Amino acid sequence: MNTQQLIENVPFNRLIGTLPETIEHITMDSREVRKGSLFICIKGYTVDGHDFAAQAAVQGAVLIVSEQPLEIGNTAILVVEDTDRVLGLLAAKFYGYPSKDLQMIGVTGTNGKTSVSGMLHSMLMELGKSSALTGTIGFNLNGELHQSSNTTSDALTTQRMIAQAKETGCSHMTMEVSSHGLILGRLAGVEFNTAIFTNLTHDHLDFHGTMEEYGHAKGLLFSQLGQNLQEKKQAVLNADDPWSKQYADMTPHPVYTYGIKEDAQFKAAGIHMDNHGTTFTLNCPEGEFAVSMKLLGHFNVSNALAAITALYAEGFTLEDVLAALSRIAPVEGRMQKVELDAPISIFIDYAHTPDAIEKAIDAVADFKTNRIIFLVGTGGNRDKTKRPIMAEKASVADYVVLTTDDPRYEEYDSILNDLQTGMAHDNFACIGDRGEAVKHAVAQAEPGDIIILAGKGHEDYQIIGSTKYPHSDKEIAIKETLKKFC
Ligand SMILES: CC(=O)N[C@H]1[C@@H](OP(=O)(O)OP(=O)(O)OC[C@H]2O[C@@H](n3ccc(=O)[nH]c3=O)[C@H](O)[C@@H]2O)O[C@H](CO)[C@@H](O)[C@@H]1O[C@H](C)C(=O)N[C@@H](C)C(=O)N[C@H](CCC(=O)O)C(=O)O
Ligand SMILES: Nc1ncnc2c1ncn2[C@@H]1O[C@H](COP(=O)(O)OP(=O)(O)OP(=O)(O)O)[C@@H](O)[C@H]1O
Ligand SMILES: N[C@H](CCC[C@H](N)C(=O)O)C(=O)O
Ligand SMILES: [Mg+2]
Repeated sequence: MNTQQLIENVPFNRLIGTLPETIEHITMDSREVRKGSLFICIKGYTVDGHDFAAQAAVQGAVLIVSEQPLEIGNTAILVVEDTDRVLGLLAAKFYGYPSKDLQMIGVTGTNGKTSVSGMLHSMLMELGKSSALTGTIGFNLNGELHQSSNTTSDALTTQRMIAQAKETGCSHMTMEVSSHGLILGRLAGVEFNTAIFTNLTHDHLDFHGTMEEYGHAKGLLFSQLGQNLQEKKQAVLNADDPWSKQYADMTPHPVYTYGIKEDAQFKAAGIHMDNHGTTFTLNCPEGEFAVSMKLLGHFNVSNALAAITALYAEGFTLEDVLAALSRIAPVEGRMQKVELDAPISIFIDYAHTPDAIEKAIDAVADFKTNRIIFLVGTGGNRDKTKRPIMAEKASVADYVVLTTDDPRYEEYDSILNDLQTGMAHDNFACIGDRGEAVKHAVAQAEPGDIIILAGKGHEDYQIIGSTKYPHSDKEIAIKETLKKFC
C-alpha cells in the first residue's frame, strides 16, 4: 500500500529519514517482520516493543512507528504520541475498513459471549449464510477453526480476520467483544451493525478496578455504534440486567430488549428442560412462538433470546430463526453433556465467575435426582476478590471440589485458601492439581449423581507458570468413569 495514503490520518510528531514508497505488511511483533514491513512498537505488560526496533530493521522493516525518536541506520522512523492508538488507525486503513462490507454482530457481557456468538454463527450457517466468528474458542471461518490467543484480538489481528472473512465471501461476522478489547482499542475501526449485551457481573476487577469502570468499558460497544442514523444499526439489550438502561441511553439507534424476568419485547415464558434440551414460549411483537433447542439451562434461554432477537433485528423471519435454533448443537464446553453409557451424568462447563457458577448449578436443578458434585477452580494472578464468592455460589452443590484453573505463578495453596473461605458447608475437598481433582470428583460419584466440571470448557490445557500443559477435564473424567462404573 502507498505509505503516504496509509499514514494520511495519523497524527505524528516527527519523521526521521525518508518514507518508503510502499508498505507490504504491518506487524507489532518483530518476529513476524519481513522485507517491506512496517513495524509498530507497542509497550506491553511484559516487554517493550521499542526494544525490538533494531531487530525489526535488520529483518527488513522499512518504516518503524515509535513513541521515541530512534536512530536505526537508514530506516525511516515515524514518531507518534501513542502507538496503541495509531495501531488501530493503521490496521483499519491497511485492510481497507473491511467491516463496512460485512454484517457485523458484536457480543459483550461478563458471561455468555462465547455462547451467544457461537449460537449466532451456527444459526447463520443453518440459515444458509457464509459466516465468520471470533472469540475465546478461536477464529471460525465457515466452520474451519483457527487458533487465536485472546477473546478479542489486537487491532491488527482483528482487522486481518475481518478482511479474511470478507475475501472468503462471508456475509456475516460475529465477534466476541471483551471489556479489555474495548478499553485497549483492539476494536478501533470495527463498525458493528448489531451490538448485543448479555449481562454484567463480578469479574476482571484486577484490570478495571471497580464495577463502574467495568460497566463503562462494556458501554463503549454501544456508544461506538455512532450517530449516523442513515445506517441500519441496533442494540440488543438484556432487560433482566440493570446496566441495559444505561446502555440504551448510550446509543440513538433502535434498541431491542429481551428477557425472562422483566418486561421485554422478546420474552420467554413456560421454560421446561430435561437433560436433553429445553422448550419455552417466545412472546414478542410478532406473536407467540413455541421454541425448542438442544441447549440446557435458564442462562441459555437468555442467550437464545439474545441470538433470536439479534437475527430478527438483522432482518430474518422468526420462523426461519427458530427452525435454525432447534437444529444447532450446544456450544463447545458450555454445559455440554459428555456422551457416556454410565449411571452418572457429567457436564463440561466454562463457569469462572460467581454468577456463571450460580447459573451452571441452576441449569441442572430441574432434572436432579441425586447429588450435584461441582468442581471449580480459579486462575492465578487474576482477580482474587471473586474467589470466596465463587466458592459461596458453588456451595449450593451437595459436594464441591475446589481446585485451580490456570494457576500461572501462584501457589496452589494461595488459590485454595482464598476459595475455601467462601464455602458455606463442609462437604468439600481442596485439591490443587486439577487432574487429581477431576479424579476425586468421579471417585465421589454414586449412581444418579450429576458432576459439573467448571472452568475449562473447550480448553485442552492448564497454564502453570507461563507454560501450557496438556490437560482435559473431559478425557480424565471419561477414563475414571469407565474404570469405576463400566
Ligand atoms: C494483559 C494483556 O492483555 N496482555 C496482552 C498483551 O500482551 P503483553 O502486553 O504481555 O505483550 P508483550 O509480550 O509485553 O509484548 C509487547 C509488544 O512487544 C512485541 N514483541 C514481543 C516480543 C518479541 O520478541 N518481539 C516483539 O516485537 C509484541 O508483539 C507486542 O507488540 O498483548 C498480547 C497481544 O495482543 C495479548 O495476547 C495479551 O493478552 C494476554 C494473553 C491475556 O491473557 N490477556 C487477557 C487479560 C485478556 O486480554 N483477556 C480478555 C478478556 C477475556 C474475557 O473476558 O473473555 C481478552 O479479550 O482476551
Ligand atoms: N447468559 C449467561 N448468564 C450467566 N451465566 C452464563 C450465561 N451464559 C453462559 N454462562 C455461564 O458462563 C460460562 C461461560 O460462558 P461463555 O463462555 O459463553 O461466556 P464468555 O462471556 O464468553 O466468557 P469469557 O469472558 O471467558 O470469554 C458458561 O459455561 C456458563 O456456565
Ligand atoms: N477467557 C477468560 C477466562 C479465564 C478463566 C480462568 N482460566 C482464569 O485464568 O481466570 C479470560 O481470559 O479472562
Ligand atoms: Mg468467551
